[in-house]
This record gives sequence, structure tokens and C-alpha cells, in this order.
Amino acid sequence: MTDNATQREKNGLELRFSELCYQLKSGTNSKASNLILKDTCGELRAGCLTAIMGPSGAGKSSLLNVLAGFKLKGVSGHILLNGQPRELQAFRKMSSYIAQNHVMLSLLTVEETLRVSATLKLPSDTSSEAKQKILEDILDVLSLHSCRQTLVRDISGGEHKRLSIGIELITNPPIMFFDEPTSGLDSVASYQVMCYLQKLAHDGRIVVCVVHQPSSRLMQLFDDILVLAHGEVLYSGTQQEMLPSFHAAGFSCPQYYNPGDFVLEVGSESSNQRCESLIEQNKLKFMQTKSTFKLIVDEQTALIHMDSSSSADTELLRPKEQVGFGCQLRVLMQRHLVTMARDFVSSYRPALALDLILNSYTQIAVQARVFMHVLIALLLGLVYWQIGNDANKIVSNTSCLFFIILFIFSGNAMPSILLCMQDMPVFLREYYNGWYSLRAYYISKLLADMPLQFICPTLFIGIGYFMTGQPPQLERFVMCWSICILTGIIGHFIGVISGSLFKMQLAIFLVPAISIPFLLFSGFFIRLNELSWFLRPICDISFFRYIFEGLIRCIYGYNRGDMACYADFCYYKSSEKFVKDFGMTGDNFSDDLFALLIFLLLLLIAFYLTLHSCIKRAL
Ligand SMILES: Nc1ncnc2c1ncn2[C@@H]1O[C@H](COP(=O)(O)OP(=O)(O)OP(=O)(O)O)[C@@H](O)[C@H]1O
Repeated sequence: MTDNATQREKNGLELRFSELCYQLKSGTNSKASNLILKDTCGELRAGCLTAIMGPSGAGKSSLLNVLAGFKLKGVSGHILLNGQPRELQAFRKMSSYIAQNHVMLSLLTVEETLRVSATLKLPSDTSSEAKQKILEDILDVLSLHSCRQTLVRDISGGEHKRLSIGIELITNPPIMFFDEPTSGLDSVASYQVMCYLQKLAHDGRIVVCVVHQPSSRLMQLFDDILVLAHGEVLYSGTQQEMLPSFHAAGFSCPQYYNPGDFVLEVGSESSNQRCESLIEQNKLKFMQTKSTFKLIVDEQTALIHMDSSSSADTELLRPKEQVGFGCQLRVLMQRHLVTMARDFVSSYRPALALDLILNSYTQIAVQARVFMHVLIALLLGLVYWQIGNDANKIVSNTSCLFFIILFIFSGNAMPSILLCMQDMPVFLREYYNGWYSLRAYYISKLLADMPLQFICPTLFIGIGYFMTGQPPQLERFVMCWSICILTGIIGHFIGVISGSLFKMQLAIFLVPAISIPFLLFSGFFIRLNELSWFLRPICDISFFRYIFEGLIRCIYGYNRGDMACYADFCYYKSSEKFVKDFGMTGDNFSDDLFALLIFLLLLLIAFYLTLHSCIKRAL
């Protein structure tokens, strides 16, 4: 008996699937549908490294997703774990899925990344010594010791892949799925990563990975091969038996030819017509084993059939969190604050293409955001230098107030879209791996984003208010500051919601496209009482109206009295007259504040629903 077989026996895991179909409803025509996987049969064994191979578009990633339990809609067939129907929640707990682009937070070190994973994934009663031991073992096994203190953004592609494996190894899962673990790596790094996978498999795990075009050196590392073409399985079994099987079906591999290239060429025929014999041969092999299934399980219970109408419960797809809500919140807050602080102090680096996507966006979102608020506040102060108490320049001062609103809103909404770019994939991966609950992530996000929402508008209004010569009264400044803070927070949530719901390009277009029309109803461009009657209700739902009204009231309302007039005649010497002409009479600042708080509450609810919908859509 070989070593692998011994391990398999020790572990005893075997994942078999038969008559597995995956049907995709076409987006353009709801009636049309695509059968991505057709009656596929195969087997994955513990102690063996299995490669899923096939030409591009054959359905390799789809099969991996279906087997890992990440795709449920449109899936039908049998998936049996050790002869029993796969129980999804338990299966997700014992398996891990490492995606091709395993996005991680770039401003944590390798060790911190593993530590966060250990704190959230290991049971709460695990001692810190035990956690440290696991962490050290993983650093050892994956040869990550030398870069343990390096930021994730600075490690090499191979180290990145190994770290993504390490994150999943924390819980020592007996089943591991990898989608193209060698993509983007050179042949040496690919071989190195694949050797680690072989090691993990030979330790008794089921390890299955999608590979594109393995070199003959890589091919030697695989124990089992599953060949897919046009959504059908041409072969599933050991590598030793692969070429004889192809030969028996009429496909002979030339001597000295890479078997990987050969099966890929066979699978690349324009249709599977010529490969019918191979497909039938494979089905027959698993038909024989299916009779064994029948003895063990009732066919009805083993059959999965989830069409698009049946809603998949996301809770079924994720293992339960291992630590309590308090610990989840603490770890998430700490992580967020550390990355934000590093983001603020770290300097720009020459951006490589990937670097630009993963790192610079967040830097723009934090570092440049603070810098721009200070710079633009100074510019505003210079342009509108000390005009706040000049009755002759009251119209210019109103424009200054409007500019403040506009800048704080867009200065917070737009960078928040970019922040979602990195946060969302990390959130979805960690949520589906049961690291934390939606509630913990939501609250940590609200709290951890707050410092920036206070710092930026405070810096801006703190500089701008005094340079532009607004009334030097504490109450008025505090009123003005509170409006600015609310404007920033509203902008931030509009940005975050759009960035989470839509692709970045669309979100960047949508935020100004939706908010600019509301500016028309703020009362700045046209007085609200001059609007046609049928347009007036729009003012009630324009948050810019309450922001602008609030600012005008706190600067010119509350018995401010006469302003200084340095010209022969100043029409608006009296601030009351100005407020009255603007149609904003009454010292109802609290009403504006209340309306803005209602808007904020609605946005907070919308943000929660957005996260919920992102979770559902990720299925
Ligand atoms: N959401 C989707 N909408 C439309 N078509 C899809 C979707 N998902 C998969 N497909 C189609 O299903 C087929 C299989 O896709 P899959 O990604 O599984 O192939 P693959 O073998 O992994 O390809 P590659 O090696 O190029 O990544 C492809 O033709 C793809 O276009």
C-alpha cells in the first residue's frame, strides 16, 4: 500500500460527484439558458493532489465553485462526501476555497494577516500560545519567515500565493480548493507553490486545483487528473491511468509529449463529438460506483436541485463564527485603524499596474484626502479672504458657503467609492469563511471610518471659517462645523453605498450624476419659493437644501445684526434682510439638523441593506 493510500485511509475522505449539471440563466433572455456543466462525474480523494484541466471556457472554475459549494443556483446532481450527501454547512466548515485573486489588505504585514485569521477563525478557547504555535508552523511550512514583517503590498507574487494558502491553513481544513494557484507566477514560483500543495495533499487532505497549461515538471506533481472539455468530463482518475484511458478511446499521446498539452489538445476540439467515447468511458466508470452510492444513501435525499427560483440561504453557505461578537468587533476595528494609520503615514511608491489598483487607491482615499482638505481650505481662504463680514460681498460669501458644501460632499463621496474597491472582496471572502458576522463588520465599518469623517471636514472648516472671516462666535462655528460633519458623513455613505453596489466606473459616474440635480433644489441657484409648484416637493428630498439652509441660518440668522459696509451703499447691510430675501426666515437650524439626521439614518439602513445584497449577489 502506498503512503498516499495510507493517509487516505487515515483521513477517510472521498468526494464523489455524478450527473452534476450546472445551468446558467442568460441575462439577456431569461428563457434561454446555458448548460455549463453537463452530467459530470468524478472523484476527489484525500492524500492526492488533483488537477482540473481543460481548455479555456471548459467549465473548470464553474466545477470548482459547484464542488466547493459556492454555486447553488442552477446546480443539480449528486455530490457525496464519503458516500453521504454533502451537508453544505458542515462541508463549508471543513473546506476552504482559495480564489485566483485572493485579495488581502495590503497594509498589514504577513504576520498580522495570519494573526487576524488565527484570532477570528480558531475557537475562542484556543490559548494564545497555541495560536502562536500554529502561526509559526504555517510560516515554517510555507517558508514565509523571511517576510513575516513585510507589508502584504511589498511581498512577491509567490509569497502572496503562499500567504493566501497560509490564511486558509490556520484551521487545518481537510479539503482545499484552489482556482489557478499558479496564475501570474513564473515557472520556478509555480513549481514551488505546487510543491506546497502536493505536501498539503500528501498530509492527507483533498487538494484540488484548477490549472491552465502545466509544464511536464508540474504534471509530475499531480496524483489525479480531471479533464474537462465543453462542460463534460473526459477523464477523472489517477495520472498513471490517464494516457492508457485516452489510448483505449482512440487518442494516443505521441512519445516525449507533455501529457498536459496532449489532453488539452484533445479537449480543444470544436465540439465533444470525437470525444464521445472518452466521455462514455468515464461515465461508465462512475456508473459502476454509483450502484455503491445507492446502497448507502437514498437517492432522493442525495439529489441537489436548486434552480434559480429557490433562494439559497447565505447562512447555509458559511461556517458559524468561531469567536464572539465583541472579539470580532475588536479585531476588525484594530485592523481598520492600523491600516488607516499606515495609509496616512506611508509614502507613495512608483505604482506598478497591480500596485496602483491594490494600494494607491486606498492611499488616495486617506492620505491625499486629508492633504486636499487642507490645501483647498487654504485656497478657499485666500480667494475669499475676510469677506465674511463685508455686506458688499455677501453674494460672494454665499458662493463661498456653497463651495464649502460642494467640496466637503464630493471630497468624501468620491474617495469612499475607491475604498470599496479593496474592502468589498476582502469582506465577502472573510464573511463567507465565517470570520465574522455582517453585524460586526457593519458596526466596525461605521465606527472605524468615523475618525476620517471628523478629521477632514474639521480641518477644512477650521481653516476656511476663520480665513474667510465668518462671525467669530463659538456657537455659530459649532453649528457650521456640525453641518459640515454631517455633509461629509452623508457624502461618505453615498460613496460607500454606490461603490459597493456598482462597478467603480459606474459608481464614479453615478454619484455626481445623481447628486448634481439635487444641488439645483438646494436654494442656491434658484430660491425655493420661485420654483414651479410641481418641483417644490423635490426640495423636501434634497439633502443639499437642508445643508445650505442650515449654513445660511448659522452664518446670517440668529440676530446677527448689521454687517460692516465698506462701500457707499450696501443693499444687504442687514443680515435679516438677506435671510428673508433668500426665503429662509425663521431660526430653524434644529429643523435642518433633524432633517439631515433623518437622511443619515436612511443612509445607514441603506448601507446595511447594500452589504446584505452584496452577500447575496456574490453567490
Ligand atoms: N456568470 C456567467 N455568465 C455568463 N457565462 C458564464 C458565467 N459564468 C461562466 N460562464 C461561461 O461558462 C463557461 C465556463 O466558464 P468557466 O469560467 O468555468 O471556464 P474555465 O474553464 O474556468 O475557463 P478559463 O480557463 O478561461 O478560466 C464559459 O463559456 C463562460 O463564458
